[in-house]
Amino acid sequence: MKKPLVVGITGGIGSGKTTVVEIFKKLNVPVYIADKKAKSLMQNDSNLIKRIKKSFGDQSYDINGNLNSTYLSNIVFNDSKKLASLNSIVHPAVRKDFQSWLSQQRAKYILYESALIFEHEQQDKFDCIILVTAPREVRIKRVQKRDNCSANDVIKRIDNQMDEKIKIKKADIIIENIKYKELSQKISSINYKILTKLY
Ligand SMILES: CC(C)(COP(=O)(O)OP(=O)(O)OC[C@H]1O[C@@H](n2cnc3c(N)ncnc32)[C@H](O)[C@@H]1O)[C@@H](O)C(=O)NCCC(=O)NCCS
Ligand SMILES: Nc1ncnc2c1ncn2[C@@H]1O[C@H](COP(=O)(O)OP(=O)(O)OP(=O)(O)O)[C@@H](O)[C@H]1O
Repeated sequence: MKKPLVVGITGGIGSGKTTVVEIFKKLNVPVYIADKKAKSLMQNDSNLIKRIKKSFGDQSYDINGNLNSTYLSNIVFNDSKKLASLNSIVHPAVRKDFQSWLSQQRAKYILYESALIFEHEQQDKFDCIILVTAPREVRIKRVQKRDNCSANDVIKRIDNQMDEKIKIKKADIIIENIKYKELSQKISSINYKILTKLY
């Protein structure tokens, strides 16, 4: 059995990665959502929990043992050194979990969704990379509406991500996500291109 092609799908906050992968899922493409998996490991992996508490304090978890994302976000998105430290704790655990998931996949290709593929210089680990794009102002408005947060909260994350213009130069396939109605058609054509390795 041939190994699946490993396709990365990335894009800045609010670009619409999750919206796009939901459509790929309907085409039976297996999807690994790294940001979500990172959260679940931070919630359940006792070794990670210990290291996060040691670096960021016991308040990183509430009295019921739930990850306190608001507390951690306030620390890391205001201090890039602390963000790098959190990334260096969480990221290896996600990589390991992904390799184990990948070894069980039998599809022709799989998608690995993460906001931070280029930021973490992971691009060489993929056969091809899809970038989801949308104008900055649109992304800010979408996330404000989705997460009920301030524009400033979104901007702080954008400031910790690579500029979209640089990512466009590095990616193999671009999905401009403005009109939702156009996504299905774009995605089914990309699905065909990947299956026939025409990207
Ligand atoms: C700080 C945390 C707890 C905040 O949680 P919160 O629920 O508010 O955000 P969530 O994880 O759902 O991420 C939402 C979006 O924020 C942006 N974002 C998240 N982590 C990062 C980061 N390390 N750097 C820049 N942007 C980020 C992304 O666009 C992401 O899609 C969380 O984001 C986190 O633990 N991040 C570090 C772990 C990590 O690097 N994950 C990436 C997968 S390896
Ligand atoms: N084309 C679109 N038209 C209108 N709303 C959209 C469109 N695409 C996505 N959205 C909405 O914008 C918000 C952000 O989209 P989504 O969660 O898919 O982005 P994301 O890139 O995964 O974000 P994050 O980096 O925060 O995880 C969601 O509420 C989603 O429903």
